Order: sequence, then structure tokens, then C-alpha cells
Amino acid sequence: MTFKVLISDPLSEDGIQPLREADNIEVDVDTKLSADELAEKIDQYDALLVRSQTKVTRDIISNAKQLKIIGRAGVGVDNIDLSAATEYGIIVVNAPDGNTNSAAEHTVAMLMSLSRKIPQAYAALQNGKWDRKSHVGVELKGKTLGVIGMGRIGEEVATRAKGQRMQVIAYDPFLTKERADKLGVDFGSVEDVIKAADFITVHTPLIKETKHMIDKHAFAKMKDGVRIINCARGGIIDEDALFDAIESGKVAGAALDVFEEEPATDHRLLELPQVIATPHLGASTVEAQENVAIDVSHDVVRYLTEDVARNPVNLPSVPKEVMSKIEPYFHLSEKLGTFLTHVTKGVIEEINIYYSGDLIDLEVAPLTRNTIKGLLKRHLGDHVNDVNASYLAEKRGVQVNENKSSSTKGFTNLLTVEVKTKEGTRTVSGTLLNGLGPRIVKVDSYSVDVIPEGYLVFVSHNDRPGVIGKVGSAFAENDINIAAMQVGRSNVGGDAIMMLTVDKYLTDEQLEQLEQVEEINTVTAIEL
Ligand SMILES: NC(=O)C1=CN([C@@H]2O[C@H](COP(=O)(O)OP(=O)(O)OC[C@H]3O[C@@H](n4cnc5c(N)ncnc54)[C@H](O)[C@@H]3O)[C@@H](O)[C@H]2O)C=CC1
Ligand SMILES: O=C(O)CCC(=O)C(=O)O
Repeated sequence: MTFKVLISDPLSEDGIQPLREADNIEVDVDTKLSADELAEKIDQYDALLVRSQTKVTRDIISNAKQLKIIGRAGVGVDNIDLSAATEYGIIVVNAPDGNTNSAAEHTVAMLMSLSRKIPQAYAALQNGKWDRKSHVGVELKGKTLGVIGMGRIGEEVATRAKGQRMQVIAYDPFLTKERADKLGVDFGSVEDVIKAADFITVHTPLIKETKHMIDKHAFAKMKDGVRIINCARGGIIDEDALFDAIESGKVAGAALDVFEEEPATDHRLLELPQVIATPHLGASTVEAQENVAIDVSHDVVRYLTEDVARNPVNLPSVPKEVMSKIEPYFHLSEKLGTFLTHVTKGVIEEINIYYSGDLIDLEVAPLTRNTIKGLLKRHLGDHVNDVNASYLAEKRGVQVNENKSSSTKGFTNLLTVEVKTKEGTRTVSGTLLNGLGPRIVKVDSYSVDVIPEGYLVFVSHNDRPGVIGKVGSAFAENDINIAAMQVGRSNVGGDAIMMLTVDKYLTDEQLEQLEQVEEINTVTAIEL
């Protein structure tokens, strides 16, 4: 099978070598497509790679009939409609580490340019003005830098600012005292930071909580003559409030690499002499562009060929060590879900998944997603995958509960899936037998030992002498070859079940014939 990859923004040619070198991947580069052209063309592709220029909208995603992965060569994924991608089962991956250094260096460059008015002085000189009076700067040494967002870039900036002998005070919801002490920075609330700082730099993602977090109220609390830097995302700082704060003299200057609307060629902030700006250049170095393209290309190859991604954005990433431990249970979890879709009557309202034995200490969320996938796929089709399984269940009002239970019923590991509908509850348990692979070991209260593979027939019947022979004959009369058979009963003469492994999926006619046997209540054909 050959996968087709479209690259719709300029990416480093050296960086995309992993894609070019993959045997089964064909790469098209087209960086001039309009949104409409992309929406029209996208249905031929298995993967789309972008930088920040292409807006991957719901419209484009809904046309992407075979798209499996969107790769963002960079950190911020705000140019991709993540909820649409999740809904359509498309994984989004980014390259979070490759441009950290460049973005941090750019921030420091902006900090120094801002403090010494280098861009303004250069522009004046180009216009023939030897003006030394208007371009008096301030030193960084001894000043306080406020860092909001101490992730990868924020931390690098803080460390470098200390090299300039600045004091650093930082806020991040995940910044612990231990980490702050280790980095040699003070920490406090957003308010503490903005009140204490002479320079403020933001390094958060643009999300609901950070949109306009620096607004007119925040500016009012700052020191007079504060200077602001934004090399993260336009919109973290309210641009109108910044404009007013500069005009009023509260803010002495601002250095902006990013804007709420980009490209921002005609922005009123750019008319202010206190503002210096670059056109979103934080990651624009040879090194960063090569790094992010390499990282994202590797992830696209990995996902298309092995179904694993290192930097997924709309799916929690599972560390390799965890993955290697849970991987053997993947097959079992999906098969248990699929088994239940065959034997469950009515609309699923609740799914309870119980993990016990060896499974109790593992991170089982990926197995839960896989079980849900098994439960939904038969009815919703092949577009159900790990990315959208939980979303689709939630959308349908299905409550999913993940439980860890100490009851192993004698197995070293046991995975039990219970499904509730208005018509009742059905339960199936499976285990991974050492050296023998996956087994279904219980259906409702009946113990069985069945390999969850191929074609099965689930028969519920009354426990009477001779019934097994009758069922055997009925199968023979219907030309159905039985490869294996398991029986289980609740009590002598009571309800009983049979699980048979057969060679073919039973037709409706065959099922009707089998149900003619007096002792048989229901016969269900199962394909796992
Ligand atoms: N200008 C450019 O070309 C570039 C811009 N960026 C942008 O820089 C930003 C930071 O990137 P990274 O450091 O790689 O991301 P990161 O994910 O490592 O760090 C973001 C940090 O922000 C923190 N945060 C989230 N909400 C917050 C809040 N309300 N207040 C304070 N902190 C909050 C998070 O806890 C996290 O530690 C992103 O917006 C990214 O898109 C990244 C690379 C290049
Ligand atoms: O140069 C780019 O692609 C933008 C980089 C960026 O903003 C990011 O990685 O978040």
C-alpha cells in the first residue's frame, strides 16, 4: 500500500527526508493552494503536513475522506481545527521541541532590541538621521523579567535572562517551588509577576484561559514604564488594551513577533514608535525548521506504517515503556468490545471496564479507548479509531467507567467489559494466558475458554440431556463445520450457553434453522 502525503506550507527539504526516503510514501509539495483548492484536493491524501500558514479548517477536514494524520511542523496547533480532527478520527501531531531554542533566542533578541531601541535607531539611520538623543535605552542588569508560562520556551528565556543578570519572577500553573528554586527564579501568581516586572514576556499557548490574559486590568497593575514582549501567540495580550497602555505612557515599549490576525501588515500598533515587531519569526532559523520538519516527518511515517505517534496532540501520548507493557492486551480489549456488540440487545447506555491482576498497575486508558473502539466500530464503521472512540461514545451519551478491581477470579490478569442497555446487562471477561495468547474466559456468569478470533456462534439454550448432540446434528445438517465447542451452565437443568468456533460466518437462514431446535433460545453469529 502506498500512502500519499501533501505538504502545503514551505518546509525544510532536508527535514522532510524521512518522508522522501520511506518506501511506501509518495510526497506532493504544493504551497500555493487556496483554502478552496486544498479542500478539493485533500481527499486524495493520507497525511497533511503544515507549518502555521495553512488553516486546516473543519471544511477541509470534512472533505478529507482518507486523511489519517495532520502534522504540524512546530508547536502551536491553533491553525488546525482540533475538535474537527478528533471527530473525524484524524490524529494531529506536532513537533514540540525542535524550535524551542530558536524561539527563546528570538525572545532574547527582542528583549535586547526593545531595551536598546535598536530597530528604531537603525530605521532612523537608514533615513539619514544620526539621532542619539531619541534612542536612549535602559539596561537589563538588575531589572526584573516577568515570565508568564514556564514551559519549554519560557524556561529557556528565564535561564538566559539570568545570564543578563536580570531577576526573574515567573508564573505557570505547573511551576513548583522545587523547579523554581532549581532554576533560580522567584515565582508567584500572575498578579505577583505583572506587579513586580520591568519587562514581561508571555510564553503560554493561546487557549480559552490565556486569551487576553494581559488586558486593560492587567496593564493597570503593572509598573509605570513596563516593557512587554510577545513571541508566543497573538491574542494572549489584548492588542487594543496594549495600544491604549502605550499611548497613555503606562507601557514604555512592546516587542511583538505575533499578532491576533496574521499577516499583520497594516496594524495600528505598528504605527507606534515604541513598538518593534517581526513577522512571526520565532522559529525561523535553518536549525529549527530542519528540526521540526524531521520530527514531524518521522511521526507521520511512524503513524502511517506502525500506527504509533510520538507527539500526538489530540490523543494522550503513551510512553514507550508503558506501551510495551499494555500492547499485548490491545487485541484482547478490542475483541471483547466487538464480542459484546454481537450479543448485546438495545442501545448501549453504559460501559464499565474492570482491570484486575497484572493490569492493575498499568496505565490502561489506551486499552479503554481500544475497547470502546471495538464496541462502536461494528455499527459506526471503520472511521472509528483510537483518536475519536471516546469522543464518539460521549457524543452518543454513553457513559464509560474505567475501574481497577482486585477480583482476579484466579487469573493473573483479567479484563472484564460490562455493557448496560435498557434490555439488560452483558458481561465478557478475557485474559492473556501465558504463552497461549488471549482467551475469552467468561460470558455473563458462564465460564468458557475461547480464542477471540474468527467466526463464533453463541448459543443460549436450556440444559437438557442430549441437547449438545441435537445442536451438533443441526449444525451438520446446515453444513456448518465446528472447529471447537465450549459449554457452560448456571445450574443443572437451568440456563446454559455454548460457544462454538466455526469456519464461516453464519447466514440468517442458518441461524433460523438452528433456532428451530426446541431447547435453543437464541443463536448469535459473531465475527471477531
Ligand atoms: N513565535 C514563534 O515562532 C513561536 C511561538 N511558539 C509559541 O510559544 C508558546 C510556548 O511554547 P512552548 O514553550 O513550546 O510550550 P509549552 O507547552 O512547553 O509551554 C507552555 C506553558 O504555558 C503554561 N500555561 C498554560 N496556561 C497558562 C496560564 N494561564 N498562565 C501561565 N502559564 C500557562 C503551561 O503550563 C506550559 O508550561 C506557544 O504558544 C507556542 O505556540 C512556539 C515556537 C515558536
Ligand atoms: O514558524 C512557524 O511555523 C511558527 C512557529 C510557531 O509559532 C510554533 O511552533 O508555535
